[in-house]
Amino acid sequence: MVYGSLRRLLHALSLALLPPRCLVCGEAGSGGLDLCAACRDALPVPTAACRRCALPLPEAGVCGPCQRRPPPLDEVRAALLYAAPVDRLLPRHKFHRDLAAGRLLATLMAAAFAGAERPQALVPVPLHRARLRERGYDQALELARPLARRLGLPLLDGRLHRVRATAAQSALDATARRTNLRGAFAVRGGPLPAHVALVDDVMTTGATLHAAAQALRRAGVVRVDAWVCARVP
Ligand SMILES: O=P(O)(O)OC[C@H]1O[C@H](OP(=O)(O)OP(=O)(O)O)[C@H](O)[C@@H]1O
Repeated sequence: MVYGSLRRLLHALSLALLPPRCLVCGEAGSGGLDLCAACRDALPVPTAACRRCALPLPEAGVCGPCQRRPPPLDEVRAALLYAAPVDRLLPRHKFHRDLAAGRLLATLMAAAFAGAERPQALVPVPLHRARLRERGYDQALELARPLARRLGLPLLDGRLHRVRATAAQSALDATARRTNLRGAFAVRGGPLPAHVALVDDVMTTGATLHAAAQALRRAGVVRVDAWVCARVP
């Protein structure tokens, strides 16, 4: 309670000292966000999408490929599509440690997922410890932490591990992405809740999330969803 009041006070102070500024166009921010109303309205928000892979569809449902070959994810939600300006904000957060961009993206994720069926816990997709050392922070965890706090969900950090140092997916084609991630994750520790949602920054082919979901299922998780900041259409 004291901690909550202190956090609110610090937040009010930081707003007074550093008024929000749009990270996209530099105009004054709106609604306490580092985003102006015009840029918020222009965000690439998915309308209808496949329930199992979040690929945009003309109307909500399950896409052909997911019907033919059901993925290991029960439901995938994407807050945004990976298009301008999200394709600049996410790399700023991931590669340049832009904390304001991370905060903004986590806030947009919380708003987008507030109405989703609630999992019992959020599980961030982990980096391998070598990549974590190199980068200095874990971008999925940096999104998942404020998201869990805003939605009042437990965060299971440190239970899912990347046991192989995989090459960056961004440098590979779709087939190589699947091979790259095969067996890359393992779960450590005791029982996990029956229903969790993985959290990652981007979903492109889904190979990363699928490998992580398979590891969670092997560990006894019954339902695995994924909540990503952006889906590459
Ligand atoms: O859906 P997919 O095709 O698997 O691609 C998405 C993954 O690729 C990116 O990470 P990447 O492995 O490039 O980099 P990182 O390990 O440095 O975070 C991204 O952060 C996702 O985790």
